[in-house]
Amino acid sequence: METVLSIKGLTKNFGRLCAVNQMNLEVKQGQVFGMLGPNGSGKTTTLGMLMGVVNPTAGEFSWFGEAPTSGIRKKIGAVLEHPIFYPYLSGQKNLELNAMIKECPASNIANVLDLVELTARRDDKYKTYSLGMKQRLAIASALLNEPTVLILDEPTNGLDPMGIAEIRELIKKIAANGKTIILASHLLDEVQKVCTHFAVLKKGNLVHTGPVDDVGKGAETVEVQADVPNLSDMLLDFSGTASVNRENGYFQVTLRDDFHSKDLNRFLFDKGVVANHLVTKKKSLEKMFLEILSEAH
Ligand SMILES: Nc1ncnc2c1ncn2[C@@H]1O[C@H](COP(=O)(O)OP(=O)(O)OP(=O)(O)O)[C@@H](O)[C@H]1O
Repeated sequence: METVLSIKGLTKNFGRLCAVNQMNLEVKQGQVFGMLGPNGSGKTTTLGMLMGVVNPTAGEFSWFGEAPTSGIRKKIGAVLEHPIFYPYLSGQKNLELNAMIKECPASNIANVLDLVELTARRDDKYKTYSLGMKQRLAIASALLNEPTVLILDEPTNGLDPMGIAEIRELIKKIAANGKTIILASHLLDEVQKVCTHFAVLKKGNLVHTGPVDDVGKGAETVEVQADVPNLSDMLLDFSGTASVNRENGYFQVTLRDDFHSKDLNRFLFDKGVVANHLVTKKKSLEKMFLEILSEAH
Protein backbone atom coordinates (compact mmCIF):
# COMPACT_ATOMS: atom_id res chain seq x y z
CA MET A 1 0.00 0.00 0.00
CA GLU A 2 1.30 3.44 -0.91
CA THR A 3 2.74 5.53 1.92
CA VAL A 4 0.90 8.85 2.04
CA LEU A 5 2.73 10.35 4.99
CA SER A 6 6.06 9.46 6.50
CA ILE A 7 7.24 11.23 9.66
CA LYS A 8 10.79 10.84 10.98
CA GLY A 9 12.06 12.26 14.26
CA LEU A 10 9.60 15.16 14.13
CA THR A 11 10.07 17.44 17.13
CA LYS A 12 8.61 20.76 18.25
CA ASN A 13 9.82 22.69 21.26
CA PHE A 14 8.09 25.82 22.54
CA GLY A 15 10.89 27.26 24.67
CA ARG A 16 11.64 24.57 27.22
CA LEU A 17 8.39 22.73 26.57
CA CYS A 18 8.67 19.80 24.21
CA ALA A 19 5.22 19.61 22.53
CA VAL A 20 6.18 16.83 20.08
CA ASN A 21 9.15 14.58 20.77
CA GLN A 22 10.96 12.62 18.03
CA MET A 23 7.80 11.35 16.36
CA ASN A 24 8.07 8.53 13.81
CA LEU A 25 4.92 7.54 11.97
CA GLU A 26 3.63 6.23 8.66
CA VAL A 27 0.16 6.67 7.22
CA LYS A 28 -0.82 4.52 4.25
CA GLN A 29 -3.29 5.24 1.50
CA GLY A 30 -6.91 4.59 2.42
CA GLN A 31 -6.36 4.58 6.18
CA VAL A 32 -8.51 6.57 8.56
CA PHE A 33 -5.74 7.40 10.97
CA GLY A 34 -6.59 8.62 14.46
CA MET A 35 -4.18 10.66 16.59
CA LEU A 36 -5.49 9.95 20.03
CA GLY A 37 -4.36 11.80 23.10
CA PRO A 38 -5.55 13.91 25.99
CA ASN A 39 -5.54 17.70 25.83
CA GLY A 40 -2.07 19.11 25.47
CA SER A 41 -0.55 15.86 24.18
CA GLY A 42 0.67 17.50 20.96
CA LYS A 43 -1.97 16.56 18.39
CA THR A 44 -2.69 20.07 17.11
CA THR A 45 1.01 20.95 17.03
CA THR A 46 1.67 17.82 14.96
CA LEU A 47 -1.13 18.62 12.50
CA GLY A 48 0.11 22.24 12.35
CA MET A 49 3.59 21.04 11.35
CA LEU A 50 2.13 18.69 8.74
CA MET A 51 0.15 21.59 7.26
CA GLY A 52 3.14 23.93 7.24
CA VAL A 53 1.75 26.42 9.76
CA VAL A 54 4.07 25.40 12.62
CA ASN A 55 7.83 25.16 12.00
CA PRO A 56 9.38 21.92 13.29
CA THR A 57 12.33 22.24 15.66
CA ALA A 58 13.83 19.03 14.29
CA GLY A 59 12.98 16.02 12.16
CA GLU A 60 11.25 15.74 8.84
CA PHE A 61 8.20 14.42 7.05
CA SER A 62 7.22 13.71 3.49
CA TRP A 63 3.87 13.58 1.72
CA PHE A 64 3.62 10.98 -1.05
CA GLY A 65 7.38 10.44 -0.79
CA GLU A 66 8.15 14.10 -1.49
CA ALA A 67 9.35 16.93 0.71
CA PRO A 68 6.46 19.21 1.71
CA THR A 69 6.03 22.06 -0.76
CA SER A 70 3.02 24.29 -1.39
CA GLY A 71 2.30 22.19 -4.51
CA ILE A 72 2.18 18.98 -2.48
CA ARG A 73 0.04 20.64 0.18
CA LYS A 74 -2.66 21.26 -2.44
CA LYS A 75 -3.33 17.52 -2.26
CA ILE A 76 -4.24 17.92 1.40
CA GLY A 77 -7.48 19.39 2.69
CA ALA A 78 -7.64 20.40 6.35
CA VAL A 79 -10.14 21.55 8.93
CA LEU A 80 -8.01 22.86 11.79
CA GLU A 81 -9.74 24.40 14.82
CA HIS A 82 -12.14 27.23 13.83
CA PRO A 83 -12.83 27.72 10.14
CA ILE A 84 -13.63 31.27 9.06
CA PHE A 85 -16.82 31.85 7.10
CA TYR A 86 -18.84 35.02 6.55
CA PRO A 87 -21.92 34.83 8.79
CA TYR A 88 -24.17 36.94 6.52
CA LEU A 89 -23.33 35.02 3.35
CA SER A 90 -24.97 31.74 2.40
CA GLY A 91 -23.16 28.41 2.50
CA GLN A 92 -23.06 28.51 -1.30
CA LYS A 93 -21.55 32.03 -1.43
CA ASN A 94 -18.98 31.15 1.23
CA LEU A 95 -17.90 28.13 -0.82
CA GLU A 96 -17.76 30.26 -3.99
CA LEU A 97 -15.32 32.59 -2.22
CA ASN A 98 -13.23 29.67 -1.00
CA ALA A 99 -13.23 28.10 -4.46
CA MET A 100 -11.90 31.40 -5.85
CA ILE A 101 -9.17 31.58 -3.20
CA LYS A 102 -8.19 27.97 -3.83
CA GLU A 103 -8.40 28.49 -7.61
CA CYS A 104 -10.58 25.46 -8.10
CA PRO A 105 -13.60 25.17 -10.40
CA ALA A 106 -16.91 26.45 -9.00
CA SER A 107 -18.49 23.34 -10.51
CA ASN A 108 -17.06 21.35 -7.56
CA ILE A 109 -19.32 23.23 -5.13
CA ALA A 110 -22.47 21.26 -5.97
CA ASN A 111 -20.63 17.95 -5.44
CA VAL A 112 -19.22 18.85 -2.03
CA LEU A 113 -22.53 20.33 -0.84
CA ASP A 114 -24.23 17.13 -1.91
CA LEU A 115 -21.62 14.99 -0.12
CA VAL A 116 -22.08 16.84 3.19
CA GLU A 117 -25.86 16.94 2.70
CA LEU A 118 -26.20 20.71 2.72
CA THR A 119 -27.68 21.17 -0.76
CA ALA A 120 -31.13 21.94 0.63
CA ARG A 121 -29.69 24.64 2.94
CA ARG A 122 -27.08 26.08 0.57
CA ASP A 123 -28.88 29.43 0.12
CA ASP A 124 -29.41 30.01 3.84
CA LYS A 125 -27.08 32.37 5.68
CA TYR A 126 -24.15 30.70 7.43
CA LYS A 127 -25.17 32.26 10.77
CA THR A 128 -28.42 30.27 10.68
CA TYR A 129 -26.59 26.93 10.50
CA SER A 130 -26.35 24.59 13.47
CA LEU A 131 -22.84 23.80 14.76
CA GLY A 132 -23.01 20.44 13.00
CA MET A 133 -23.92 22.13 9.70
CA LYS A 134 -21.08 24.63 10.15
CA GLN A 135 -18.66 21.76 10.63
CA ARG A 136 -20.04 19.98 7.55
CA LEU A 137 -19.60 23.19 5.53
CA ALA A 138 -15.98 23.38 6.76
CA ILE A 139 -15.42 19.82 5.56
CA ALA A 140 -17.08 20.68 2.22
CA SER A 141 -14.70 23.63 1.87
CA ALA A 142 -11.68 21.43 2.65
CA LEU A 143 -12.80 19.03 -0.09
CA LEU A 144 -13.33 21.73 -2.75
CA ASN A 145 -10.02 21.17 -4.53
CA GLU A 146 -10.46 17.38 -4.45
CA PRO A 147 -7.56 16.64 -2.07
CA THR A 148 -6.20 13.11 -1.69
CA VAL A 149 -5.88 13.48 2.08
CA LEU A 150 -8.24 15.10 4.56
CA ILE A 151 -7.00 16.29 7.97
CA LEU A 152 -9.50 16.96 10.74
CA ASP A 153 -8.69 18.34 14.19
CA GLU A 154 -11.24 17.24 16.80
CA PRO A 155 -14.03 17.10 14.20
CA THR A 156 -16.89 16.53 16.65
CA ASN A 157 -15.85 18.96 19.41
CA GLY A 158 -18.80 20.86 20.84
CA LEU A 159 -21.45 19.10 18.74
CA ASP A 160 -24.65 17.55 20.08
CA PRO A 161 -25.11 13.74 19.79
CA MET A 162 -26.96 14.06 16.48
CA GLY A 163 -24.26 16.35 15.03
CA ILE A 164 -21.56 13.95 16.26
CA ALA A 165 -23.26 10.96 14.60
CA GLU A 166 -23.64 12.89 11.32
CA ILE A 167 -19.98 13.93 11.22
CA ARG A 168 -18.82 10.37 11.99
CA GLU A 169 -21.01 9.00 9.19
CA LEU A 170 -19.65 11.67 6.86
CA ILE A 171 -16.05 10.74 7.72
CA LYS A 172 -16.82 7.10 6.91
CA LYS A 173 -18.47 8.12 3.64
CA ILE A 174 -15.46 10.24 2.61
CA ALA A 175 -13.11 7.35 3.50
CA ALA A 176 -15.27 4.94 1.47
CA ASN A 177 -14.76 7.27 -1.52
CA GLY A 178 -11.05 6.45 -1.29
CA LYS A 179 -9.60 9.40 0.61
CA THR A 180 -7.00 9.00 3.33
CA ILE A 181 -8.10 10.72 6.52
CA ILE A 182 -6.00 11.83 9.47
CA LEU A 183 -7.94 13.00 12.49
CA ALA A 184 -7.04 14.17 15.96
CA SER A 185 -9.31 13.23 18.81
CA HIS A 186 -9.28 12.96 22.59
CA LEU A 187 -12.23 10.54 22.39
CA LEU A 188 -11.46 6.84 22.52
CA ASP A 189 -14.92 6.01 21.37
CA GLU A 190 -14.55 8.22 18.31
CA VAL A 191 -11.30 6.61 17.20
CA GLN A 192 -12.80 3.16 17.74
CA LYS A 193 -15.87 4.05 15.71
CA VAL A 194 -14.32 5.76 12.69
CA CYS A 195 -10.60 4.92 12.45
CA THR A 196 -8.81 1.96 10.90
CA HIS A 197 -5.45 2.81 12.52
CA PHE A 198 -4.38 4.98 15.39
CA ALA A 199 -1.47 6.42 17.33
CA VAL A 200 -1.59 7.36 20.98
CA LEU A 201 0.19 10.51 22.08
CA LYS A 202 1.13 11.39 25.61
CA LYS A 203 2.95 14.63 26.44
CA GLY A 204 4.35 14.77 22.92
CA ASN A 205 5.51 11.15 22.93
CA LEU A 206 4.02 8.56 20.65
CA VAL A 207 3.36 5.64 22.99
CA HIS A 208 1.48 3.28 20.68
CA THR A 209 0.60 2.88 17.04
CA GLY A 210 -1.29 0.12 15.24
CA PRO A 211 -4.57 -1.00 13.70
CA VAL A 212 -7.74 -0.32 15.68
CA ASP A 213 -8.69 -3.98 15.05
CA ASP A 214 -5.71 -5.09 17.14
CA VAL A 215 -7.24 -3.49 20.17
CA GLY A 216 -9.25 -6.61 20.93
CA LYS A 217 -6.15 -8.81 20.85
CA GLY A 218 -4.14 -9.72 23.93
CA ALA A 219 -5.62 -11.05 27.13
CA GLU A 220 -9.23 -12.12 26.67
CA THR A 221 -11.88 -11.51 29.27
CA VAL A 222 -14.74 -14.01 29.44
CA GLU A 223 -18.06 -13.40 31.15
CA VAL A 224 -19.36 -16.61 32.72
CA GLN A 225 -22.42 -17.80 34.62
CA ALA A 226 -23.46 -21.34 35.53
CA ASP A 227 -25.81 -22.80 38.12
CA VAL A 228 -23.20 -24.31 40.43
CA PRO A 229 -22.41 -23.02 43.93
CA ASN A 230 -18.60 -23.18 43.69
CA LEU A 231 -18.18 -21.65 40.21
CA SER A 232 -15.69 -19.04 41.42
CA ASP A 233 -13.35 -21.73 42.81
CA MET A 234 -13.66 -23.78 39.66
CA LEU A 235 -12.79 -20.79 37.49
CA LEU A 236 -9.73 -20.13 39.65
CA ASP A 237 -8.72 -23.80 39.24
CA PHE A 238 -8.47 -23.39 35.47
CA SER A 239 -4.79 -23.09 34.51
CA GLY A 240 -5.57 -20.34 31.96
CA THR A 241 -7.20 -18.03 34.49
CA ALA A 242 -5.29 -14.88 35.42
CA SER A 243 -8.01 -13.35 37.60
CA VAL A 244 -11.71 -13.63 38.45
CA ASN A 245 -13.99 -10.72 39.37
CA ARG A 246 -17.71 -10.56 40.03
CA GLU A 247 -19.47 -7.85 37.97
CA ASN A 248 -23.11 -7.33 36.95
CA GLY A 249 -24.11 -10.77 38.25
CA TYR A 250 -21.45 -12.53 36.12
CA PHE A 251 -17.95 -13.76 36.75
CA GLN A 252 -15.43 -11.86 34.63
CA VAL A 253 -12.50 -14.18 33.97
CA THR A 254 -9.34 -12.59 32.58
CA LEU A 255 -7.41 -15.27 30.74
CA ARG A 256 -3.68 -15.63 30.44
CA ASP A 257 -2.12 -15.03 27.01
CA ASP A 258 -2.76 -17.91 24.58
CA PHE A 259 -5.87 -19.10 26.43
CA HIS A 260 -9.28 -18.59 24.91
CA SER A 261 -12.91 -18.84 25.96
CA LYS A 262 -13.25 -22.23 24.22
CA ASP A 263 -10.49 -23.65 26.48
CA LEU A 264 -12.37 -22.43 29.54
CA ASN A 265 -15.63 -23.84 28.20
CA ARG A 266 -14.02 -27.27 27.66
CA PHE A 267 -12.50 -27.20 31.15
CA LEU A 268 -15.91 -26.51 32.71
CA PHE A 269 -17.58 -29.12 30.48
CA ASP A 270 -15.02 -31.75 31.55
CA LYS A 271 -15.97 -30.97 35.16
CA GLY A 272 -19.63 -31.58 34.28
CA VAL A 273 -20.56 -27.90 34.26
CA VAL A 274 -22.58 -26.46 31.38
CA ALA A 275 -22.31 -22.67 31.40
CA ASN A 276 -25.60 -20.92 30.75
CA HIS A 277 -23.70 -17.74 29.84
CA LEU A 278 -20.20 -17.63 28.38
CA VAL A 279 -19.33 -14.53 26.37
CA THR A 280 -15.91 -13.38 25.19
CA LYS A 281 -15.40 -9.70 25.94
CA LYS A 282 -12.80 -8.02 23.80
CA LYS A 283 -10.46 -5.75 25.59
CA SER A 284 -11.77 -2.24 24.98
CA LEU A 285 -9.71 0.53 23.46
CA GLU A 286 -10.30 2.50 26.61
CA LYS A 287 -8.66 -0.13 28.79
CA MET A 288 -5.73 -0.40 26.45
CA PHE A 289 -5.42 3.38 26.18
CA LEU A 290 -5.34 3.73 29.94
CA GLU A 291 -2.78 0.93 30.18
CA ILE A 292 -0.60 2.56 27.54
CA LEU A 293 -0.79 5.92 29.30
CA SER A 294 0.10 4.48 32.68
CA GLU A 295 2.99 2.48 31.15
CA ALA A 296 4.34 5.59 29.47
CA HIS A 297 5.67 7.11 32.72
N1 LIG B 1 2.20 28.47 20.35
C1 LIG B 1 2.51 27.83 21.47
N2 LIG B 1 3.32 28.36 22.38
C2 LIG B 1 3.64 27.72 23.52
N3 LIG B 1 3.18 26.50 23.84
C3 LIG B 1 2.34 25.91 22.99
C4 LIG B 1 1.94 26.53 21.76
N4 LIG B 1 1.09 25.69 21.10
C5 LIG B 1 0.98 24.60 21.90
N5 LIG B 1 1.71 24.72 23.01
C6 LIG B 1 1.84 23.72 24.09
O1 LIG B 1 2.24 22.50 23.48
C7 LIG B 1 1.61 21.39 24.11
C8 LIG B 1 0.84 20.59 23.06
O2 LIG B 1 -0.28 21.34 22.65
P1 LIG B 1 -1.27 20.88 21.49
O3 LIG B 1 -2.28 21.99 21.29
O4 LIG B 1 -0.50 20.42 20.32
O5 LIG B 1 -1.97 19.63 22.16
P2 LIG B 1 -3.32 18.89 21.75
O6 LIG B 1 -3.06 17.45 21.98
O7 LIG B 1 -3.74 19.31 20.39
O8 LIG B 1 -4.33 19.41 22.83
P3 LIG B 1 -5.67 20.26 22.65
O9 LIG B 1 -6.67 19.29 22.14
O10 LIG B 1 -5.95 20.75 24.03
O11 LIG B 1 -5.34 21.36 21.67
C9 LIG B 1 0.73 21.97 25.20
O12 LIG B 1 1.42 21.90 26.42
C10 LIG B 1 0.53 23.41 24.77
O13 LIG B 1 0.29 24.24 25.88
